[in-house]
Amino acid sequence: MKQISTFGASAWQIGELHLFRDSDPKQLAPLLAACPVVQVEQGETVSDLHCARLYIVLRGALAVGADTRTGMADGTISKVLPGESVGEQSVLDEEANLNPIVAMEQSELLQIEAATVWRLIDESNGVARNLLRLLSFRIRAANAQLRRRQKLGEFYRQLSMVDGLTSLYNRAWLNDLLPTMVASAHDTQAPLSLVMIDIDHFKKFNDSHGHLQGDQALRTAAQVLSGALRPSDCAVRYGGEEMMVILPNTSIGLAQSVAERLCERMRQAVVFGDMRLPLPHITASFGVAALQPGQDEQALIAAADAALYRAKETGRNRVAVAAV
Ligand SMILES: Nc1nc2c(ncn2[C@@H]2O[C@H](COP(=O)(O)OP(=O)(O)OP(=O)(O)O)[C@@H](O)[C@H]2O)c(=O)[nH]1
Repeated sequence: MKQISTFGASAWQIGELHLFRDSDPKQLAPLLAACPVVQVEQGETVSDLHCARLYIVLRGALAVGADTRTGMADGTISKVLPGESVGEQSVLDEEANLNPIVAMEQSELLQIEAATVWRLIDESNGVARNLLRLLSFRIRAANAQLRRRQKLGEFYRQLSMVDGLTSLYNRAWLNDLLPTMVASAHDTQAPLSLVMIDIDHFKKFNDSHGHLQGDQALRTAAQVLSGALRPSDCAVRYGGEEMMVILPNTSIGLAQSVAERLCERMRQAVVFGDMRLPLPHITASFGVAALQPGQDEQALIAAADAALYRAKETGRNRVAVAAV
């Protein structure tokens, strides 16, 4: 970055610079006259880590990255074009500008020290007004960016809660949400039931039809569950070929009939849409439990698991209900 002139000695006009629009050039000229005009080469960094300064692009363009102090640096770059400025905020809060500023091409910049900016503000209402407008615009832009990031964050959070193969909720979701559902059921004394589901002889299915068809069978089983539930019910892939259905506001008797319905639909499910292939069936075993007073989510899962074990032991392809 080298000084090639001063603003007073250069041919640049005050009125062309956005910050000085609608201000009296005669009033500003004496204050700006001694300010250096510097030249930066393409790719050269402009930021000075030690002083708060304002730069106005006279020719060329600057790329300004997000402030690294905030931990928000995310690759977002703003382009500063002729007439526009950068560094106003660092001047106002008297902190060095830590945003990485790089010349996108060979550029000429007007460099204004913080003390001079303050004098310009003191002497010209027009400069103060323009600065306020600019800051308000920057705040709006930063808020919009923040909202976009929040939405993106929420999108990824939800994505991380869904099982990639079956599109059911995953264990992370369960760990997050089940304790809350259990606590809320205790608080409101509303019934809460849980059904553990395990596909029968799934190892044999994989061995006979291959792992990819096994995956397809898991997707089919997941569709059976999600297609048969109320919007308030939740289906989860608990792990491997084990799934779970959570039924809020549902008594054990009702949960048992839901499980019977799911068991029947599982038997009827068409695993492969391609009719040229043999039609393998899947069946599943179901263990049903309802939340008992004082019980936590682990105990509820254990009770449903024990019932599932009994369904397996007594022949599979059936529903067993937890003993109370
Ligand atoms: N294709 C596929 N198979 C899986 C997946 N996750 C787990 N498995 C298989 O599921 C099978 C589970 O086998 P086991 O736990 O022995 O149970 P099972 O053969 O279903 O027997 P029972 O549960 O007693 O009826 C294993 O062979 C796993 O490899 C998956 O994502 N895709």
